[in-house]
Amino acid sequence: MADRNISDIARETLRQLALRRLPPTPENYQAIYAEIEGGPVHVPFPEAPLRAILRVLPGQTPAQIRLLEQLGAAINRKDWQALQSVMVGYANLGLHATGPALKEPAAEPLAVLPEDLAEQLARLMDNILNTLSEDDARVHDMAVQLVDMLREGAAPSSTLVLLLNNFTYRLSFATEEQGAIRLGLLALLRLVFENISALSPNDDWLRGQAEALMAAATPPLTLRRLDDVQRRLKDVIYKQTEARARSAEAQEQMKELLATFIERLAKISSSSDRYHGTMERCAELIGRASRLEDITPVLQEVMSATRAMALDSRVAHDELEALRQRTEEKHAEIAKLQDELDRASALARHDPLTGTLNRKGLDEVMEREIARSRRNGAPLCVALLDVDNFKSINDRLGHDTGDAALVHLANVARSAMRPQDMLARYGGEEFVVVLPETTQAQGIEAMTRLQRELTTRFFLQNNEKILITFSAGVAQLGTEETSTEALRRADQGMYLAKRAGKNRVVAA
Ligand SMILES: Nc1nc2c(ncn2[C@@H]2O[C@H](COP(=O)(O)OP(=O)(O)OP(=O)(O)O)[C@@H](O)[C@H]2O)c(=O)[nH]1
Repeated sequence: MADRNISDIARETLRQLALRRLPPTPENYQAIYAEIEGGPVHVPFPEAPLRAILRVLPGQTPAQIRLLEQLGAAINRKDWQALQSVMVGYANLGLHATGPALKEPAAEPLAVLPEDLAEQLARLMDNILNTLSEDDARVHDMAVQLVDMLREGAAPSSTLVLLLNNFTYRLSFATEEQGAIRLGLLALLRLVFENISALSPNDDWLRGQAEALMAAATPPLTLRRLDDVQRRLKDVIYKQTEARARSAEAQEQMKELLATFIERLAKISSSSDRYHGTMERCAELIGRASRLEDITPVLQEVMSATRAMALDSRVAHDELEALRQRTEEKHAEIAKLQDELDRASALARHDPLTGTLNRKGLDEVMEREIARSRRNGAPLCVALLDVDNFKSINDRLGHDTGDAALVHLANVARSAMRPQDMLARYGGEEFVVVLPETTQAQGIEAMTRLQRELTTRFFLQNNEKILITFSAGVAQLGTEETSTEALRRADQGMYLAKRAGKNRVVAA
């Protein structure tokens, strides 16, 4: 380089600046010039980037403020040594801090807790453990871990403070939820017991009620689930009470009509012993009958006997005809009430809002499909999906729109599914899809297809297009796995899908 003249070096310096895309500052020019000339390389002091760092470093506690002032002075002096010691000091601040509540200057933390204090805390935790249900496994595990650490006496107090802090935070949610669950359960039981005596004792019905109650009381309990069952039971109980009362009344009236009928017929003619005999037998049968089916054939017999008697009185004939008509009306009314009763019973398996299966219906389907899949050796998949950000739909557009969004989702899902797939409402905005003869990969594909379908079939509300998305977990049933276990896995998958940013499907 020594044989180059100054203008060559200057030209090459400018070329290198452009090539390396460096800003043409005096420092950069000087450094590259020295490099080309072959003299000592001068690295410019990075004042601007260091000042940018200084601006963003937090300066809240007195110690942080003091160190930031020292950092500013070191940059002014371009003093690398001073910079290094300030940075080390700043990094050490974090090592002693145990949480945002700790104030500077930090008190010297205790290395380990005094033994008696640790034992008292461990006992307190033992008591909490006894009152905690094991539903929230995370809180339970945290408590067990803390008790062990307190009794071992080796853990640093700073670690214990951190763990206690986390535990108390989670515990506050767990206890709040447990209290609410207890209240929900009690309300549910009261509802069943209050109504049980009002209803006529029917075995099928009682069994249905008991099943619903057992389903509701099966862990894992969630408030949403209790709320759902309570709403459904109220509906069924109300409809059944009403229908049964009206049905009993109609049957009673019909019996009275028939008794009058017989009485009149007996009066019309006393000439035939055979006729009397028939009437007496019919009257006795009707008196004993408790069901409509038992009364109808008797009525027919009475009618034909009456016809055979060739009624001679026109008045009596009209009277009997009127009675027959009223009897038929009652018959029709009872059939209608029976129909209502059947529909009320169907509610025990279906969700009234979306018409999908409810938890009880899902349990029955799962039992059937698991047995079938094991018999045929065919794969069986369950997908659990939860609508994303549903609370904000409710909050922004109202609860009725939220309900309509659920109905829309159920309709789209039904139309996108194969005929053998089954859809159930699992909780508030949670649905389960049961996919027979489906592997996990195919299940994921089916859920992804449903997601695509929802992006093309918008939910329209007052001309506003609302995009409904969901997060889902898909589990294929293991050879020995129960329905509850598979659904729990799918639930975990759904939770991971939420954690990963929602609107996605995760294999569980
Ligand atoms: N309209 C309506 N809302 C319901 C029903 N059941 C539950 N919800 C509401 O659904 C909302 C669920 O809210 P979150 O559990 O916070 O869930 P989210 O807002 O969907 O949030 P992510 O699940 O995290 O995406 C709550 O506000 C419930 O009140 C229902 O039958 N109809």
